[in-house]
Amino acid sequence: MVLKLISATPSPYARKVRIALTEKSIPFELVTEVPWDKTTQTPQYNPLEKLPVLIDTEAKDPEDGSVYESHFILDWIEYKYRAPEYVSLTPNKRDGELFAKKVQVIADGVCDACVLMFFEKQRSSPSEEWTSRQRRKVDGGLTQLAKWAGDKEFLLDDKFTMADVAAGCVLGYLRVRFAEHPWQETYPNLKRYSDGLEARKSFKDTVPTPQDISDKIV
Ligand SMILES: N[C@@H](CCC(=O)N[C@@H](CS(=O)(=O)O)C(=O)NCC(=O)O)C(=O)O
Repeated sequence: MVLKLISATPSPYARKVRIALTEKSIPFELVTEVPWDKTTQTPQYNPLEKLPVLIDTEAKDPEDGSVYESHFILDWIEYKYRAPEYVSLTPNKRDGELFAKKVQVIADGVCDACVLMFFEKQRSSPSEEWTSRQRRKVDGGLTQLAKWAGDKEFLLDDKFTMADVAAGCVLGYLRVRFAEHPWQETYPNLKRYSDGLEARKSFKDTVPTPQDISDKIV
């Protein structure tokens, strides 16, 4: 299978996929774009017009070959590229698999709230009520992640799993997109956990960077 990933430089969701593919040593072509610009190719592969999209370029039907929604992409990768040929990002125990998915719910939900705040700020008169509601979701999610992290290196089984991919990506996103958020002071254990993940090659190779959006979005 020859894989192509449509990604964007700041995307925490796309970073999850880039990290998973790198950790499992799965080769892929990286295509970087701005999904809100009229030049985007994302809608050709995802009817929801969202990246990341992982594409099997050898699939007969482009629809069959397109995988979208980051948590599903990670499941798809784990299903298609199994141990022992490939490093497993799945927890060892069944209930651990469900916990890893719950961590992704929180991590992706915090990312979603951050994205909503980011776009609210672009509006001519941003809603303070809406922004503070999203900010509550970010803080609630971070409190939960800090509880789960404790003083551990990894969230599960003393092994790096997709739970760490998701949690690491939302924390890395906050560092770039919401540098003013005091989560590293509020939760020193979460900072230690995040620093540990950022030291991995897969994280070093995928540090998020801002993108220039040329088209008006809101
Ligand atoms: N739940 C989706 C969210 C993906 C998402 O929101 N992607 C953004 C880009 S980024 O925020 O990740 O940088 C997008 O393509 N937005 C385009 C759109 O919403 O039309 C996932 O996990 O893949």
